[in-house]
Parts: sequence; C-alpha cells; structure tokens
Amino acid sequence: MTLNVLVNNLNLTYGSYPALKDVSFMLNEPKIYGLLGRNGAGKTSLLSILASFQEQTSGAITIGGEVPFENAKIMQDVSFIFNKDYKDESDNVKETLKYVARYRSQFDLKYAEYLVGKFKLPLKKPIKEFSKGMQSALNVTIGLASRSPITIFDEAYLGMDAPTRDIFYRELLEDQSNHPRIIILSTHLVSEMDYLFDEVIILHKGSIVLQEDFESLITNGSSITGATEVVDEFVLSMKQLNTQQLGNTKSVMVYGELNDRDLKVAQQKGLEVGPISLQDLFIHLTEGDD
Ligand SMILES: Nc1ncnc2c1ncn2[C@@H]1O[C@H](COP(=O)(O)OP(=O)(O)OP(=O)(O)O)[C@@H](O)[C@H]1O
Repeated sequence: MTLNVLVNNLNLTYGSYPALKDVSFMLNEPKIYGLLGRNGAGKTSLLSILASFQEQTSGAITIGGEVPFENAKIMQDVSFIFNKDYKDESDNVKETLKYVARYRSQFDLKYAEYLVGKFKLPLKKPIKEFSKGMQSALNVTIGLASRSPITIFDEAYLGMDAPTRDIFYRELLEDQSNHPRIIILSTHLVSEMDYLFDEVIILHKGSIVLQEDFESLITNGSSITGATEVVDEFVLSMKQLNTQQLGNTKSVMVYGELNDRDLKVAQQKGLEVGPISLQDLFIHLTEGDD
C-alpha cells in the first residue's frame, strides 16, 4: 500500500523567521526521495511537520488524504528517524527492539536482529553507553525494520564510519526492493548517496528549488569544456547553470538534452562533453549571496 504525501503552500515561521516558504510537492510512488539542502535550509523543519512532530504555520499537508497532525492512524504509518539523544536511555538493544515491535505493527523483529548483527551492535550494553555511530546504526535498524509506508531518515548516518554507512546504503536498497515504500533521505552527503535516489528534492532557504527524477536530471545535464570563445558560442542558446574559467579554458554546465547534431558539432570544434553530477547541480542551485 502506498500512502501519498501532498504538501500545499506550506509555511512555517519561528517567531518572525520564515523557515519554510510556500513549499509544495507531491510524493505518490514507493521510491527513495533525496531531500537535499544546505545547513539551515529547512529540511528538519519540513520533515518534522511530515512526521507530526510540529504543526505548520499555514498551508496544507495530507498523508493518504488525511491531515497527519495528532492523527494516531497516520502516525502509525510514518517513521521519523533522526539523531535522537540517548543520554538517559538505560535500556539495551534487545529491550528497545521489543518495545518498538509492540507499537509498530509492521515491525520485523527478525530483520532487526539481522541488522543488529550486521552493524555488530552489542545486545546487552545500555544504549546511553553507545558511541554516536552505534546509536545511529540502531536508529537505522529501527527505521528499516519498521517497514513503515513512509520512512524518513533525517541525516541518519551521523557519526557512522564509511563501512557502516555502506552497510546502511546496501540494506536500504535491498529492503526497499523487497518492501517498496516512500523513503525520504535528507542528507549533505550528496556525492556519496546520489545513487540511492529515485527522485531529488532540493530545498534552499525554505523554498523548493528543484524536484526531479534523478535519472533525467543526470542525463539532461552536461558539462562543456574547451577554449573560451568556442564554448561561449556553443552554449549561447542553451540553459546555462554554472561557469568555471581557468586561463583560456572554460567549462560550462548546461541543462537540456544534447542531440546527435550538437554532439557532432562539439566534437568538430574540439569541445569536451562530460556528464554533470548531482553534487555540481546542488552546489550551483544553492550557492549565492552568503
Ligand atoms: N526551534 C527553532 N526556533 C527558532 N528557529 C529555528 C528552530 N528550529 C530551526 N530554526 C531555524 O530554522 C531554519 C531551518 O532549520 P532546520 O533545522 O529545519 O534546517 P536544516 O535544513 O535541517 O539544517 P541542517 O542541515 O543544518 O540540519 C534555520 O535557520 C534554523 O536556525
């Protein structure tokens, strides 16, 4: 079952500070959505509204057609995994998993135990004595094993070392292919995680600046590099995203599919045509006046 998420002209202000400005989007397929944004862009604010942790100032949000705030039925179907503070948590992994299994109807305890083994988490040690990375691994275990129709990971990898993050990413892809649901991953680690995303949403200063299918985003963007005057002429009528100049060599990021003729002309003129990365695009779309 896929619950769709509809967000319409959502605003959130803290005092007079506008943290979210007219945010609208729709998630209606069981996919992995990458939510990208720089520090303070509003990712956690947005995700905490989706998870009913707080209410918006104005605008509408529905999950499966229902308003999620203080809605016990919808809250059952949404898991929000964030960097929880476990400093007072004297329960161990075993007790914690048992507790979660009691209130998450789709929780797969066997799978959770398998993940605990993969992450090599001690079963009997109190969680407050775990390292930051171990606590994150436990959070991820709970998030994956809950199998909630809407699962949100808000920078869930914090403190994990590279091999541990790799286990997280592999398990995420494997479990998503067996149990498709709406997964939202908020992250700064764009180049490391881009292959996980089916769709990308970029939030900048509280507003959505892009929502696009990852494949088409990457195939529609190119970088054109060569002698400045030749590059300038070639990209003249194209949508230009970013420019870098090094001596007389220029590199321009363009958006819009290049046809065979364009590619032939580029070759004849000695231009190098390369792919763009999501990271390049992210940097470009979120750079600016700071
Ligand atoms: N409780 C709060 N009171 C006042 N301002 C807040 C509060 N929570 C967040 N903000 C502000 O709202 C803006 C968005 O914060 P938010 O935590 O949503 O961003 P983020 O994209 O998750 O950032 P990061 O990537 O650094 O975690 C920031 O300017 C932040 O200072």
